[in-house]
Amino acid sequence: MSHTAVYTVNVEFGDCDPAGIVWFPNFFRWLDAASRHYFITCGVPRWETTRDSLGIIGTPLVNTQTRFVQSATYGDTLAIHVSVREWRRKSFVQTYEVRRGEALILACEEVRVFAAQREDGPGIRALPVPSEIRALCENFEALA
Ligand SMILES: CC(C)(COP(=O)(O)OP(=O)(O)OC[C@H]1O[C@@H](n2cnc3c(N)ncnc32)[C@H](O)[C@@H]1OP(=O)(O)O)[C@@H](O)C(=O)NCCC(=O)NCCSC(=O)c1ccc(O)cc1
Repeated sequence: MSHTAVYTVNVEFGDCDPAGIVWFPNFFRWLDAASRHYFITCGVPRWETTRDSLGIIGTPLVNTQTRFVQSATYGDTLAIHVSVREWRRKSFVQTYEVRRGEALILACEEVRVFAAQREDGPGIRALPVPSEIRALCENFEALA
């Protein structure tokens, strides 16, 4: 069974647009925080540490698909349920459901990679999914 982590967000007035609904870039900021939270719950160290041990500086996204189902507003408490649906060679598929109680607010599916700094100039390159990180996540999944 796949491990699901839950990241909680309290929506503030400043997260909303003039209509009082959450402005969409804020959802993407929270999804990114939920993505990192997933790895924290699996025991993956901070990216500064993995940079030194594995050369990995983070998990940039290369594709994203989002369904905005219902709006959210200030005062709402949102629970972001995040898991990894599939491990590929250099990429993985991470899925999210943002819920307010039982109500589905947003569903998102992202493809991310484990990135290293390029040696030959600015920018990044994708590394094969590190077996150490995959094992941490899968062992956690096995216990779920
Ligand atoms: C990530 C890249 C360096 C990868 O390029 P390369 O190193 O040449 O690798 P590849 O082209 O082989 O692609 C690597 C994998 O990604 C997959 N990939 C690449 N593009 C796609 C798309 N669009 N869809 C699905 N899969 C993709 C590809 O299939 C490879 O996976 P496997 O099939 O599993 O092997 C390059 O695509 C790139 O620079 N893209 C732009 C990335 C970017 O700017 N993202 C947004 C900003 S960064 C960010 O938001 C962030 C969030 C969190 C963090 O911790 C760090 C950064």
